[in-house]
Amino acid sequence: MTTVSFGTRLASELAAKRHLCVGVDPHAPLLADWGLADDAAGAERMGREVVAAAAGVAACIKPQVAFFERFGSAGYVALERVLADARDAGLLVIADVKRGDIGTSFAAYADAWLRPGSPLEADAMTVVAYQGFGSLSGAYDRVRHDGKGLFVLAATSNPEARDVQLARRSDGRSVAEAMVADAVAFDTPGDDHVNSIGVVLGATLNLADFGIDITVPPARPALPVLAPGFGFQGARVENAGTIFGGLGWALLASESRSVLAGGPIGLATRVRDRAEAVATALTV
Ligand SMILES: O=c1ccn([C@@H]2O[C@H](COP(=O)(O)O)[C@@H](O)[C@H]2O)c(=O)[nH]1
Repeated sequence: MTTVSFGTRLASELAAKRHLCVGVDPHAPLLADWGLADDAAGAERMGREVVAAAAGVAACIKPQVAFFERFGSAGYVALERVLADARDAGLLVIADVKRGDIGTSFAAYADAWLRPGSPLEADAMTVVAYQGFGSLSGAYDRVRHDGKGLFVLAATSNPEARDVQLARRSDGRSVAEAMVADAVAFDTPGDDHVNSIGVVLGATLNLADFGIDITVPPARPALPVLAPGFGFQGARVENAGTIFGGLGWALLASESRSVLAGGPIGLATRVRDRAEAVATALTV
């Protein structure tokens, strides 16, 4: 059977104007807001409600694994059930795990999160290349042969990241700029429209500060950009086109707390409103 690349699957979502990525972040105060206990069962319930609200409306969900991991093995079981629901609903899943390490250790992370049939199988995961972009090579087979994707942290939405991500490398480029260039250069067979390796760029940032040029027309295959920072952190999806310019073509605008706050009643409407707002912002 021929495997369809992650980039190709993502391209179908984007072609249908689905650019929203709903974060699944079962914070204790949010669980209380939902009338749920701060335990694995509460996290599972929230996750499964998000899947139901996002299916067919959002491009993907992004479980923040930390909020499940805090419940130990019960949290992982809860997350497995959320992932299974998302698969059944046809939603792409980006596991926000921010993993990074060398060689075989990183390959083991890829095995956990990207291997077909793994209990924690997702479509893509967030990764950290602090040990060099090449340290991610243990996942390349998952990307090239199993239809999986990676999102490499480049310029993150939190202000304290600037010291590291704005630092200049020996070739004069910022660390963030070089992460973007390395992701763009990654080649996956079958990625005609969208690359299978993308980057995380915060919506709260002025990307030009990092040497990231948003004025250029989208390349093909386009670089997927996972963009947290909308909603609670201050950026507005209505401004997504202005913030990301030419990178907007393959943008996944991520919101967690601002969509989850308010509980399950009205969740589907909040998801739909955000999905429409970001689609409109990237069309005009
Ligand atoms: O640069 C980054 C990278 C990841 N995140 C994660 O995204 C969500 C944001 O949640 P909100 O409630 O929408 O603020 C959260 O899981 C972060 O760990 C990020 O914010 N910035």
